[in-house]
Amino acid sequence: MSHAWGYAANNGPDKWADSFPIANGPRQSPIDIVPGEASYDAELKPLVLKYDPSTCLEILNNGHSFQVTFVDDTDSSTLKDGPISGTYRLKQFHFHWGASDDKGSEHTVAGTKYPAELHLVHWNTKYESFGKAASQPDGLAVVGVFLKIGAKNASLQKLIDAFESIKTKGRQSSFANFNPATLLPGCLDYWTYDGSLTTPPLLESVTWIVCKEPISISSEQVFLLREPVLPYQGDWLCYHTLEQLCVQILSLLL
Ligand SMILES: Cc1ccc(O)c(S)c1
Ligand SMILES: [Zn+2]
Repeated sequence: MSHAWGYAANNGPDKWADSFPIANGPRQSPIDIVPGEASYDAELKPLVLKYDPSTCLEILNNGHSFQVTFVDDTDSSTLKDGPISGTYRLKQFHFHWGASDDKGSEHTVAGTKYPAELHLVHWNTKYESFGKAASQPDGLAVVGVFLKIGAKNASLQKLIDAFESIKTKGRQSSFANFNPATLLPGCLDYWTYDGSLTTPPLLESVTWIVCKEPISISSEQVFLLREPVLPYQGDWLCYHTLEQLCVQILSLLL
């Protein structure tokens, strides 16, 4: 399989090991989180997240998702404490979602899938860059936040409103003064485990910090995440079949 990974039958997750053998590694993500089997660790601290909106740089269509990237040459936007030691800088955040409300999150909770999942990606400043950190076992810390169908999310709407400027794969446009803290739930209680990126290159360098409390996204907003873009786009939304699109339109009309 070429490195054109995706979510279709010929290049989806069950084929990723062909090009990325680490897919069969010992600490692959995502996992099913079973709260009743999680152990309480009194040594764990509350998360300390400090985000400076002025470090927000641009929004990018990378063909698999949309990603908001941040200036990371200072400790202006950081994650500290929680299960990690030292200082991790915010590099980017992105989302994972599915073709219908009953799936889309990477992690599951006692088998339950959420319609989407936010990943806030931070890198360990004991290494000189994100790229160097991404290949180290303690290199990255990703805060995961589940999205559940509910009230319209005003913060998410700011991202959705920017989609018009990144309709084609590889397109990026400036996206300034966005505060990622507005995407966090009120309660920052979390589960944590050592895992990997959930998409290729599947590097086993992630300390996962998955928030127990979800945030909301409205049905209309999640439809806009899935809205088909022009056929020559990347994977983003192109796994969408005409039938799925019709189902979604009908579900909004009924
Ligand atoms: C750095 C990075 C890239 C892609 C991903 O899905 C995740 S989870 C992390
Ligand atoms: Zn991710």
